[in-house]
Amino acid sequence: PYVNTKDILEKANKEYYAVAAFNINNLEFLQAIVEGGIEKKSPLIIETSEGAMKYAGMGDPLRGASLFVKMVREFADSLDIPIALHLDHGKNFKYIISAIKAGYSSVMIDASDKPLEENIKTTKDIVRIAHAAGVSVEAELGKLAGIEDNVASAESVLVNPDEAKYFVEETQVDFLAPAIGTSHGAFKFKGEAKLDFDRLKKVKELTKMPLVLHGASSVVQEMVEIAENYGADFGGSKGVPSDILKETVRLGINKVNTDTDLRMAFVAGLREFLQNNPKEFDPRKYMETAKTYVKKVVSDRLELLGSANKA
Ligand SMILES: O=C(COP(=O)(O)O)N(O)CCCOP(=O)(O)O
Ligand SMILES: [Zn+2]
Repeated sequence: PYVNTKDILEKANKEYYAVAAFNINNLEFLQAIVEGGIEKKSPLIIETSEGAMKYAGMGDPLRGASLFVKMVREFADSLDIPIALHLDHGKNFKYIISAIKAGYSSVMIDASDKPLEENIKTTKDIVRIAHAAGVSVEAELGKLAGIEDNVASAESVLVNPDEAKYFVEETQVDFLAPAIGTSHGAFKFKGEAKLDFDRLKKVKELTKMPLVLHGASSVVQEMVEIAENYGADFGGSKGVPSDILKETVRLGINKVNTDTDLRMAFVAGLREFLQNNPKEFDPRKYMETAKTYVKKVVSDRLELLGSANKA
Protein backbone atom coordinates (compact mmCIF):
# COMPACT_ATOMS: atom_id res chain seq x y z
CA PRO A 1 0.00 0.00 0.00
CA TYR A 2 0.86 3.72 -0.41
CA VAL A 3 1.56 4.99 3.11
CA ASN A 4 2.77 8.05 5.01
CA THR A 5 6.55 8.13 5.51
CA LYS A 6 6.01 8.85 9.22
CA ASP A 7 4.26 5.47 9.68
CA ILE A 8 7.23 3.65 8.14
CA LEU A 9 9.75 5.60 10.24
CA GLU A 10 7.89 5.45 13.57
CA LYS A 11 7.93 1.61 13.30
CA ALA A 12 11.63 1.63 12.36
CA ASN A 13 12.37 3.96 15.28
CA LYS A 14 10.59 1.68 17.74
CA GLU A 15 12.31 -1.45 16.44
CA TYR A 16 15.75 0.10 15.84
CA TYR A 17 16.20 -0.63 12.16
CA ALA A 18 16.50 1.68 9.17
CA VAL A 19 14.61 2.04 5.90
CA ALA A 20 16.40 3.07 2.73
CA ALA A 21 15.16 6.15 0.91
CA PHE A 22 16.06 5.61 -2.74
CA ASN A 23 16.17 8.51 -5.20
CA ILE A 24 14.57 8.13 -8.63
CA ASN A 25 14.46 10.25 -11.78
CA ASN A 26 12.82 7.76 -14.14
CA LEU A 27 10.78 4.55 -14.49
CA GLU A 28 13.66 2.06 -14.66
CA PHE A 29 15.15 2.92 -11.24
CA LEU A 30 11.65 2.73 -9.70
CA GLN A 31 11.09 -0.72 -11.25
CA ALA A 32 14.41 -2.02 -9.91
CA ILE A 33 13.83 -0.59 -6.41
CA VAL A 34 10.31 -2.03 -6.21
CA GLU A 35 11.60 -5.46 -7.32
CA GLY A 36 14.19 -5.33 -4.53
CA GLY A 37 11.51 -4.37 -1.98
CA ILE A 38 9.26 -7.22 -3.08
CA GLU A 39 12.11 -9.72 -2.93
CA LYS A 40 13.13 -8.60 0.56
CA LYS A 41 9.57 -8.00 1.84
CA SER A 42 10.72 -4.55 2.93
CA PRO A 43 9.06 -1.14 3.30
CA LEU A 44 10.37 1.36 0.75
CA ILE A 45 10.77 5.13 0.71
CA ILE A 46 11.00 6.48 -2.81
CA GLU A 47 12.33 10.03 -2.97
CA THR A 48 12.75 12.65 -5.66
CA SER A 49 14.81 15.82 -5.50
CA GLU A 50 13.62 19.11 -7.01
CA GLY A 51 15.95 18.31 -9.92
CA ALA A 52 14.08 15.06 -10.48
CA MET A 53 10.72 16.88 -10.46
CA LYS A 54 12.02 19.32 -13.10
CA TYR A 55 13.54 16.47 -15.15
CA ALA A 56 10.38 14.32 -15.19
CA GLY A 57 8.07 17.30 -15.69
CA MET A 58 10.21 18.62 -18.57
CA GLY A 59 10.71 21.87 -16.63
CA ASP A 60 7.28 21.93 -14.93
CA PRO A 61 7.73 20.77 -11.29
CA LEU A 62 4.02 20.26 -10.63
CA ARG A 63 3.75 18.00 -13.68
CA GLY A 64 6.86 16.15 -12.48
CA ALA A 65 5.46 15.75 -8.98
CA SER A 66 2.13 14.50 -10.27
CA LEU A 67 3.86 12.03 -12.62
CA PHE A 68 5.92 10.56 -9.79
CA VAL A 69 2.85 10.27 -7.51
CA LYS A 70 0.96 8.40 -10.25
CA MET A 71 3.90 6.09 -11.03
CA VAL A 72 4.64 5.28 -7.38
CA ARG A 73 0.96 4.85 -6.45
CA GLU A 74 0.45 2.51 -9.40
CA PHE A 75 3.04 0.17 -7.87
CA ALA A 76 2.20 0.81 -4.21
CA ASP A 77 -1.56 0.30 -4.54
CA SER A 78 -1.03 -3.15 -6.06
CA LEU A 79 1.61 -4.47 -3.60
CA ASP A 80 1.68 -5.75 0.00
CA ILE A 81 4.82 -3.83 0.95
CA PRO A 82 4.36 -0.27 2.34
CA ILE A 83 5.73 2.38 -0.05
CA ALA A 84 6.00 6.14 0.62
CA LEU A 85 6.98 8.99 -1.72
CA HIS A 86 9.15 11.80 -0.29
CA LEU A 87 10.35 15.13 -1.65
CA ASP A 88 14.10 15.23 -0.99
CA HIS A 89 15.90 18.55 -0.27
CA GLY A 90 12.88 20.79 -0.78
CA LYS A 91 14.26 24.33 -0.89
CA ASN A 92 11.88 26.12 -3.23
CA PHE A 93 8.44 26.91 -1.72
CA LYS A 94 6.73 26.33 -5.11
CA TYR A 95 8.22 22.84 -5.41
CA ILE A 96 7.30 21.90 -1.84
CA ILE A 97 3.70 23.03 -2.34
CA SER A 98 3.60 21.22 -5.71
CA ALA A 99 4.64 17.99 -4.00
CA ILE A 100 2.02 18.42 -1.26
CA LYS A 101 -0.67 19.22 -3.85
CA ALA A 102 0.31 16.21 -5.99
CA GLY A 103 -0.04 13.82 -3.02
CA TYR A 104 3.49 13.12 -1.75
CA SER A 105 3.65 11.23 1.57
CA SER A 106 6.24 13.64 3.00
CA VAL A 107 8.45 16.59 2.15
CA MET A 108 11.87 17.77 3.30
CA ILE A 109 12.28 21.48 3.94
CA ASP A 110 16.01 22.01 3.64
CA ALA A 111 16.81 25.39 5.17
CA SER A 112 20.03 24.07 6.74
CA ASP A 113 22.10 26.77 5.06
CA LYS A 114 20.15 29.46 6.96
CA PRO A 115 20.91 30.72 10.50
CA LEU A 116 19.05 28.66 13.13
CA GLU A 117 16.21 31.12 13.81
CA GLU A 118 15.52 31.46 10.06
CA ASN A 119 15.68 27.68 9.60
CA ILE A 120 13.13 27.38 12.43
CA LYS A 121 10.79 30.00 10.97
CA THR A 122 10.84 28.55 7.45
CA THR A 123 10.44 25.00 8.78
CA LYS A 124 7.48 26.00 11.00
CA ASP A 125 5.72 27.52 7.97
CA ILE A 126 6.09 24.28 5.98
CA VAL A 127 5.13 22.07 8.95
CA ARG A 128 1.88 24.04 9.44
CA ILE A 129 0.88 23.63 5.78
CA ALA A 130 2.09 20.03 5.38
CA HIS A 131 0.50 18.77 8.61
CA ALA A 132 -2.81 20.43 7.62
CA ALA A 133 -2.63 18.28 4.47
CA GLY A 134 -1.61 15.11 6.37
CA VAL A 135 1.93 15.23 4.96
CA SER A 136 4.95 14.56 7.22
CA VAL A 137 8.05 16.75 7.27
CA GLU A 138 11.83 16.24 7.37
CA ALA A 139 14.33 19.01 8.16
CA GLU A 140 18.14 19.16 8.33
CA LEU A 141 20.46 20.64 10.94
CA GLY A 142 24.12 21.27 10.26
CA LYS A 143 25.58 21.04 6.75
CA LEU A 144 26.66 18.04 4.73
CA ALA A 145 30.33 17.68 4.01
CA GLY A 146 33.12 15.35 5.06
CA ILE A 147 35.34 15.15 8.10
CA GLU A 148 39.08 14.99 7.47
CA ASP A 149 41.53 13.95 10.21
CA ASN A 150 38.95 14.48 12.99
CA VAL A 151 38.42 18.09 11.98
CA ALA A 152 35.19 19.09 10.29
CA SER A 153 36.30 20.17 6.84
CA ALA A 154 35.80 23.83 5.91
CA GLU A 155 32.33 23.76 4.44
CA SER A 156 30.89 21.20 6.82
CA VAL A 157 28.94 22.23 9.92
CA LEU A 158 28.21 19.26 12.18
CA VAL A 159 24.93 19.22 14.08
CA ASN A 160 24.81 20.75 17.58
CA PRO A 161 22.77 18.25 19.64
CA ASP A 162 21.35 20.86 22.06
CA GLU A 163 20.29 22.97 19.09
CA ALA A 164 18.60 19.86 17.62
CA LYS A 165 16.44 19.40 20.72
CA TYR A 166 15.39 23.08 20.64
CA PHE A 167 14.80 22.90 16.86
CA VAL A 168 12.45 19.90 16.94
CA GLU A 169 10.49 21.30 19.91
CA GLU A 170 10.03 24.64 18.12
CA THR A 171 9.23 23.23 14.67
CA GLN A 172 7.43 19.91 15.42
CA VAL A 173 9.10 18.27 12.40
CA ASP A 174 8.45 14.52 12.09
CA PHE A 175 12.02 13.43 11.31
CA LEU A 176 15.40 15.14 11.42
CA ALA A 177 18.60 14.85 9.38
CA PRO A 178 21.57 15.68 11.66
CA ALA A 179 24.80 16.37 9.76
CA ILE A 180 27.44 14.04 11.25
CA GLY A 181 30.14 14.13 8.53
CA THR A 182 28.70 12.60 5.37
CA SER A 183 28.43 14.36 2.02
CA HIS A 184 26.55 13.73 -1.21
CA GLY A 185 28.12 11.95 -4.14
CA ALA A 186 30.89 9.39 -4.65
CA PHE A 187 33.83 11.27 -3.09
CA LYS A 188 32.89 11.48 0.58
CA PHE A 189 36.23 11.03 2.27
CA LYS A 190 39.79 11.85 1.22
CA GLY A 191 41.32 9.79 4.00
CA GLU A 192 39.69 7.31 6.36
CA ALA A 193 35.87 7.30 6.51
CA LYS A 194 34.80 8.94 9.78
CA LEU A 195 31.40 9.99 11.16
CA ASP A 196 30.69 11.77 14.45
CA PHE A 197 28.93 8.97 16.38
CA ASP A 198 28.95 10.97 19.62
CA ARG A 199 26.86 13.75 18.14
CA LEU A 200 24.47 11.19 16.64
CA LYS A 201 24.05 9.45 20.00
CA LYS A 202 23.34 12.77 21.74
CA VAL A 203 20.81 13.88 19.11
CA LYS A 204 18.97 10.57 19.52
CA GLU A 205 18.97 10.80 23.32
CA LEU A 206 17.69 14.39 23.21
CA THR A 207 15.06 14.01 20.47
CA LYS A 208 14.12 10.28 20.55
CA MET A 209 12.68 10.80 17.03
CA PRO A 210 13.31 9.09 13.68
CA LEU A 211 16.63 10.36 12.29
CA VAL A 212 17.85 10.59 8.70
CA LEU A 213 21.32 10.04 7.22
CA HIS A 214 22.02 11.94 4.02
CA GLY A 215 25.00 11.09 1.81
CA ALA A 216 24.79 7.47 2.95
CA SER A 217 25.89 5.63 -0.21
CA SER A 218 28.74 3.15 0.28
CA VAL A 219 30.19 3.31 -3.27
CA VAL A 220 29.92 -0.44 -3.88
CA GLN A 221 33.35 -1.68 -5.04
CA GLU A 222 31.84 -4.50 -7.14
CA MET A 223 29.99 -1.92 -9.23
CA VAL A 224 32.97 0.45 -9.43
CA GLU A 225 35.07 -2.41 -10.85
CA ILE A 226 32.48 -3.41 -13.45
CA ALA A 227 31.97 0.21 -14.52
CA GLU A 228 35.73 0.84 -14.76
CA ASN A 229 36.12 -2.41 -16.70
CA TYR A 230 33.91 -0.86 -19.36
CA GLY A 231 35.39 2.62 -19.54
CA ALA A 232 34.22 4.50 -16.43
CA ASP A 233 36.68 6.54 -14.36
CA PHE A 234 35.60 6.52 -10.71
CA GLY A 235 39.13 6.99 -9.33
CA GLY A 236 39.23 8.29 -5.76
CA SER A 237 35.60 7.41 -5.06
CA LYS A 238 34.85 6.46 -1.44
CA GLY A 239 31.55 6.05 0.39
CA VAL A 240 30.29 5.13 3.85
CA PRO A 241 31.63 1.62 4.67
CA SER A 242 28.93 -0.94 5.59
CA ASP A 243 30.17 -1.39 9.17
CA ILE A 244 30.00 2.37 9.79
CA LEU A 245 26.54 2.51 8.23
CA LYS A 246 25.36 -0.32 10.49
CA GLU A 247 26.71 1.55 13.52
CA THR A 248 24.66 4.64 12.62
CA VAL A 249 21.53 2.43 12.53
CA ARG A 250 22.45 0.98 15.91
CA LEU A 251 22.77 4.56 17.20
CA GLY A 252 19.35 5.61 15.89
CA ILE A 253 19.37 6.43 12.17
CA ASN A 254 16.06 5.26 10.65
CA LYS A 255 15.99 6.71 7.09
CA VAL A 256 19.08 6.21 4.89
CA ASN A 257 19.24 8.33 1.74
CA THR A 258 20.77 6.36 -1.14
CA ASP A 259 21.23 7.74 -4.63
CA THR A 260 24.86 7.44 -5.74
CA ASP A 261 25.02 3.66 -5.22
CA LEU A 262 22.04 3.17 -7.54
CA ARG A 263 23.45 5.55 -10.16
CA MET A 264 26.78 3.69 -10.20
CA ALA A 265 25.09 0.28 -10.42
CA PHE A 266 22.92 1.41 -13.32
CA VAL A 267 25.77 2.90 -15.32
CA ALA A 268 27.93 -0.21 -14.68
CA GLY A 269 25.21 -2.42 -16.12
CA LEU A 270 24.61 -0.08 -19.03
CA ARG A 271 28.29 0.10 -19.95
CA GLU A 272 28.72 -3.65 -19.67
CA PHE A 273 25.70 -4.45 -21.83
CA LEU A 274 26.40 -1.86 -24.54
CA GLN A 275 30.06 -2.91 -24.84
CA ASN A 276 29.11 -6.58 -25.15
CA ASN A 277 26.08 -6.14 -27.41
CA PRO A 278 27.03 -3.74 -30.23
CA LYS A 279 24.02 -4.75 -32.31
CA GLU A 280 21.33 -4.21 -29.66
CA PHE A 281 19.12 -1.07 -29.60
CA ASP A 282 15.95 -2.21 -27.79
CA PRO A 283 15.80 -0.23 -24.49
CA ARG A 284 13.96 -3.13 -22.88
CA LYS A 285 17.09 -5.17 -23.57
CA TYR A 286 19.98 -2.73 -23.12
CA MET A 287 18.72 -1.49 -19.72
CA GLU A 288 18.12 -5.01 -18.37
CA THR A 289 21.59 -5.51 -16.86
CA ALA A 290 21.50 -1.97 -15.46
CA LYS A 291 18.20 -2.67 -13.69
CA THR A 292 19.46 -6.02 -12.44
CA TYR A 293 22.50 -4.38 -10.85
CA VAL A 294 20.35 -1.66 -9.24
CA LYS A 295 18.04 -4.32 -7.83
CA LYS A 296 21.06 -6.18 -6.40
CA VAL A 297 22.37 -3.05 -4.66
CA VAL A 298 18.86 -2.29 -3.38
CA SER A 299 18.34 -5.81 -2.02
CA ASP A 300 21.73 -5.87 -0.29
CA ARG A 301 21.08 -2.49 1.33
CA LEU A 302 17.61 -3.47 2.59
CA GLU A 303 19.23 -6.53 4.19
CA LEU A 304 22.06 -4.47 5.71
CA LEU A 305 19.72 -1.83 7.20
CA GLY A 306 17.49 -4.46 8.82
CA SER A 307 14.25 -3.60 7.03
CA ALA A 308 14.03 -6.95 5.21
CA ASN A 309 10.89 -8.87 6.28
CA LYS A 310 9.57 -5.78 8.12
CA ALA A 311 6.89 -5.01 5.51
O1 LIG B 1 21.55 12.10 0.54
C1 LIG B 1 21.32 11.91 -0.65
C2 LIG B 1 22.08 10.86 -1.45
O2 LIG B 1 23.34 10.63 -0.92
P1 LIG B 1 24.39 9.74 -1.75
O3 LIG B 1 25.01 10.62 -2.78
O4 LIG B 1 25.41 9.26 -0.72
O5 LIG B 1 23.64 8.59 -2.37
N1 LIG B 1 20.34 12.59 -1.30
O6 LIG B 1 19.55 13.43 -0.58
C3 LIG B 1 20.13 12.52 -2.74
C4 LIG B 1 20.29 13.90 -3.35
C5 LIG B 1 20.10 13.85 -4.86
O7 LIG B 1 20.01 15.20 -5.34
P2 LIG B 1 20.07 15.52 -6.92
O8 LIG B 1 18.94 14.76 -7.57
O9 LIG B 1 19.90 16.99 -7.00
O10 LIG B 1 21.41 15.01 -7.41
ZN1 LIG C 1 20.72 14.52 0.78
